[in-house]
Amino acid sequence: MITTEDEARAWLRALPECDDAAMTRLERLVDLLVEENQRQNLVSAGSLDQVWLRHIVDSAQLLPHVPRETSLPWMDLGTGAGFPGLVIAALRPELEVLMVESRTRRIEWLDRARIAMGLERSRIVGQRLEMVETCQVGVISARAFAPLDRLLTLSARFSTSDTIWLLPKGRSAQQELDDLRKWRHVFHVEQSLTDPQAGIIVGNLTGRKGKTK
Ligand SMILES: C[S@@+](CC[C@H](N)C(=O)[O-])C[C@H]1O[C@@H](n2cnc3c(N)ncnc32)[C@H](O)[C@@H]1O
Repeated sequence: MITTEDEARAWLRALPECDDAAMTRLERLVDLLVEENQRQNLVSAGSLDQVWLRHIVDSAQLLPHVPRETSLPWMDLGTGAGFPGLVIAALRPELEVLMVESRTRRIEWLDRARIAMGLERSRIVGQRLEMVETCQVGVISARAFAPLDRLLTLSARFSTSDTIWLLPKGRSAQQELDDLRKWRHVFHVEQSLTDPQAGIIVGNLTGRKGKTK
């Protein structure tokens, strides 16, 4: 378990995707987030004391579940403050990361941050997910977006049989999966590295085992 800011940064530096340029992009994100959080309530003020643990690594821990050769777009639902979408894009800048967000001020923030971080391949999709044109993506992520059954109903149309789903669900992960009627068998819960009580729901709609860490 990663528990301190030093451990969080050390864990990141050990990721194969985290070269000096990626670390610079992430540091830029942290600076911008701290500044913007004084203007709009993006994340709880208390969480900024542990921003590397609570937001950066909490997002980056999804990456080891995705094969590095994946080249189809990564779609992040309800990116809000930038998590996990901007972190994934900072670490995999060659990927097209589509960040879906409906609130105007958050859309503006995400696009400012994306540009400042030099993320040319990524895109902010500034509309409600329900209105987004159907396309096929390689990965679907969503942190604190919607209850699992609603999330799956809203976004299954973007999934192929190979699409990897990565859904950080906090403490409710196992319960939400247990409550799910359809598709329950294709997902499993992975332990979060940043919170001993939290889980990440992982899977694809065929139930094939994906990459494990
Ligand atoms: C609780 S926040 C989580 C933000 C971010 N994923 C995080 O973990 O910090 C949920 C975000 O989803 C956005 N959202 C909610 N419903 C949406 C929808 N139907 N389409 C697009 N965005 C939506 C909200 O505007 C909000 O920014």
